[in-house]
Amino acid sequence: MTEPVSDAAVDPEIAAERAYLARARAALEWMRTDMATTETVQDSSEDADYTYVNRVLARDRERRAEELADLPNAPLFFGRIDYRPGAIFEPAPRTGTGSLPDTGPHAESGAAVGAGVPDPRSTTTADHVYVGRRHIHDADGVPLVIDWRAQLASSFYRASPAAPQGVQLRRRFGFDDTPELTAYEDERLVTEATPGGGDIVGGLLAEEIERPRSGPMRDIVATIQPEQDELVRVPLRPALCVQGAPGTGKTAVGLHRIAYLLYTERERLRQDGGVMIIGPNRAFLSYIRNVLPALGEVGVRQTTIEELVGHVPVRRLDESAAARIKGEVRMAEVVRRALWEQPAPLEDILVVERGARRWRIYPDELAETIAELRERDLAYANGPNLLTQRLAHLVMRQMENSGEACDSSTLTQLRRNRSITAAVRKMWPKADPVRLVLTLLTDAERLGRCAEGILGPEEQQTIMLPGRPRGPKSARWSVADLALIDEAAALIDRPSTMGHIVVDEAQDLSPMQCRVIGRRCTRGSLTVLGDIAQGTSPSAVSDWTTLLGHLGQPDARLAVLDRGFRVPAEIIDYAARLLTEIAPVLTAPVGVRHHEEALRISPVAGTDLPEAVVLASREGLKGAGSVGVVAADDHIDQLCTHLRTAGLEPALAGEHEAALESSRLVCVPASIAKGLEFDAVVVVEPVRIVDLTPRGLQQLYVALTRAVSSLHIVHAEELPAALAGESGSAESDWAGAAPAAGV
Ligand SMILES: Nc1ncnc2c1ncn2[C@@H]1O[C@H](COP(=O)(O)OP(=O)(O)OP(=O)(O)O)[C@@H](O)[C@H]1O
Repeated sequence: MTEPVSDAAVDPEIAAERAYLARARAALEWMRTDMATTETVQDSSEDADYTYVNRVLARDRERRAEELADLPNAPLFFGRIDYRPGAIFEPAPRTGTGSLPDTGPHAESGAAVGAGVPDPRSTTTADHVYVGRRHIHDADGVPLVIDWRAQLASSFYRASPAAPQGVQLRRRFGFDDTPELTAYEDERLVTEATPGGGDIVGGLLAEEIERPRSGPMRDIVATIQPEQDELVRVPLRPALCVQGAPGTGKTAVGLHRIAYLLYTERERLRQDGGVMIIGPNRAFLSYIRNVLPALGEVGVRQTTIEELVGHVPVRRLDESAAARIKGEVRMAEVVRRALWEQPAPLEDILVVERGARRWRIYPDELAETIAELRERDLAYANGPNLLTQRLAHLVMRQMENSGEACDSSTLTQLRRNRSITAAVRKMWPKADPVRLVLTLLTDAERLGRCAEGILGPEEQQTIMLPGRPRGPKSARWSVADLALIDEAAALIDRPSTMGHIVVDEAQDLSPMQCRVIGRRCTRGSLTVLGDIAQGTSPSAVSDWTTLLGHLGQPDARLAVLDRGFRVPAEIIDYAARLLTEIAPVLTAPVGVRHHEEALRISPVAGTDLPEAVVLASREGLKGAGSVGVVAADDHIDQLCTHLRTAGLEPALAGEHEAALESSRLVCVPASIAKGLEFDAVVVVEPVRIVDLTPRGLQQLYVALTRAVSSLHIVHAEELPAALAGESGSAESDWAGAAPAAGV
C-alpha cells in the first residue's frame, strides 16, 4: 500500500481526479434536472384518469429528483478500482447513444459493463471503476460512478492480493470538509504483495476511524472491510447472526446491510411490511439515527423493544430475580394458560328458539366444542366467530334430524340468533392483554393455577406486581412485563410481520423478548447482532444457539467478527482479561490499531476520586473529539454534579434525546454505555460498576471498550482481580494529586 498522496499542487493525479469529480457532479446535476423536467408519460388533459396518473408520475419524479440532490457533505465517490484495459469497458469510440449499462443489484460481477458503451475512464493502461454512494451516469448513459451496493463494487471491498478478482489497483480517496478531493492512497493487488496478509489498516482507514467523534455515528461506506462486506451482502434468508467483539463493526454492518437489502430487494421488503432495526435504548437509537439517511434510506423504522411492544409505559425496574423469571420461556405457557382458561361452557343448557320450536345444546356438548377449538392453533380473537359457527351447526343438525328443511340461509340466521350470540359472549369473553397480565400478576390464586407445575411458590411470589394496582393505568409496569403482555396480545391476535428485522445488542434479550421479535419476522428474514461477552441483562443467555432457538431461527447462519476497529489493541487486550470469567468460549478480539499511550490507570485516595475524575476529564478534553466519563449508575449523578461544580459542562447520557451531541464531555451511566463510543473515555471505580449488578463484570467489559483513542481508569478501591497486576499501561499514582494543579 502506498503512503497517502495529498498535495494537489505537486500531484497531477489529484488534479485529474478532481476533474473527474467535477464531471461526476455535473452529470448528477444533469440527472436531477432531467428527472425533474422530463414530460410525464401520459398527456391527455381532458381525461380525468390521465390527469390523475400524470400527477402521480410528476410527484414521483419530484421525489426522485430530490433524492438526486448533491449532498453537501458527501463526496460523490470514495474509491476506484482498476482493471486491465478492456476488462470492464469496451474501448469503443464514443457514439453518443450508449445505453445505460447494468450496474444495478443483479449485474454480473466482473462482466463487461455493456456492449458499445464508451468509457471516458478507459485508458491504455487500465479501466477505472469509481465507487460511490449512488450510481451516476452522464447524458449518454455512460456510467461515471457505480453504487457501492452494486455487485461489481464488492470487489472494491473484497479484492485482496490473495484473491484480486481481476482488480489491479485499489484507490481510496480522502476529502476535506467542503468536500474537495485532497488525497488518495493506492494499493496494488496484482504486482505488490501486501505485508501481513492484508491485515494491515491503511492510512486513510486509520484516519477515518480516528477522525474525532462529535455527535452521532457515521457511515463506513468508504472503508467497509472484506469480512464486513461479506456479511453486508449475504442474502435475506436464512437469518444471519453475527457474534462480534466490541468495536468490530457489528452495528455498522447491520446498518449497511439494511441499505444493501433495500437496494437488492426493495419491492419485496416493502410488500412484506418494511424494514426495522431494534436497538437497546433511545440513547443508542439517537446515536445511530443518521447512518441510514446518509446512505439514502429514510423509511426504516428504528425502535426499542419497549416501543415495539407499546401497550403501556414502563415505569419500574424489576429486581433481577423477577426480571430473570419473567424473561424465561416458561412464562409463555403461564400466559397461555391464563388466556385459555377464560373460555368456559355455560353451566346451564343453551336453549335456542326458532319460531315455535326450541333446540337445546347441553353443557357437555358446549364443553366439547370449546375443547375442540382450544386444541386448534387459532388466535383467541377468532374464537367467537368459530364458536358461533359451531353452535349454529349443532342446532342446524338437530333441525335436519327432525326433518326440517335447511339451507345456507338457515345457517346465517342461526349465526345471528340472539341466544347463540349472547351465549358466545359469555362463554368466550373478550380478552385484553394488559388486563390479562395485570390479573395474572396481582391475583395470587390465578397465578397459582396457571403456573402450577411451572413456577414454584417462591417464584410466583417473586413475580407478583408490587402495590395493589387497581387498573392497568395505575400499575407500574417493567420492561419484562411488556414481553408478557405482548405474548398475550399475540395469542389473542397475531401481530403484523416485517420484511426484515435487524436486532442489535441481541445478547441482552430474554427468551420472552426473543419471542416478541421472532413472531414479527417473516420467514427467517432477520439479522441478529451482538456479543455474548457484553450480555448484561439478568436474563441474557450465554450462547447464540439457545437465543436463536427462542427467536425461532435455529438454522440461522452464525458468523464471527473479531478484528476490533474502534479500540486500540492496548485497551482491548487489557479488557479481554475479563473474558476468561465472562465468556470463556470466546477468543480474544484483535485490535487493528496500536497506540502505546492508549491505556492509563490511576489509583487515587478515596477522597481524591472526584477531583481525579475532573482532572482526567480535562485531560481528555485537551484532545479533539468527545470524552465519555463512565461510572456505576448509582455514582454517575454525583460525578456529573462535581464536574459541573468544577466548571466543566458535561451532558448526562440518557437525560434527553440529544444529550450525546450537546457537549463534548458526556457522563454515562454504565448501564447505557453499550453501543456508544467516545474518543477518550474515563472509567471511574471499576469495582463499583462490577458490584452494582449481577452481571457487573460484563458491564465493566462494555465500559472498558468504548474508547477510540484513550482509556483512563481512575480508581480508589482495588481493581477487580482480573484487571489487577501488570497492564503495560502508564500507571500514575494520583493519591494526593493536587486538584489545584489546574489541569
Ligand atoms: N470498516 C470500517 N471503517 C471505518 N470505521 C469502522 C469500520 N468498522 C468499524 N468502524 C468503526 O468502529 C466503531 C465501532 O463500530 P460499531 O459500533 O459498528 O462496532 P460494534 O461491533 O457494534 O461495537 P459494540 O459491540 O461495542 O457495540 C465505529 O465508530 C465504526 O464507525
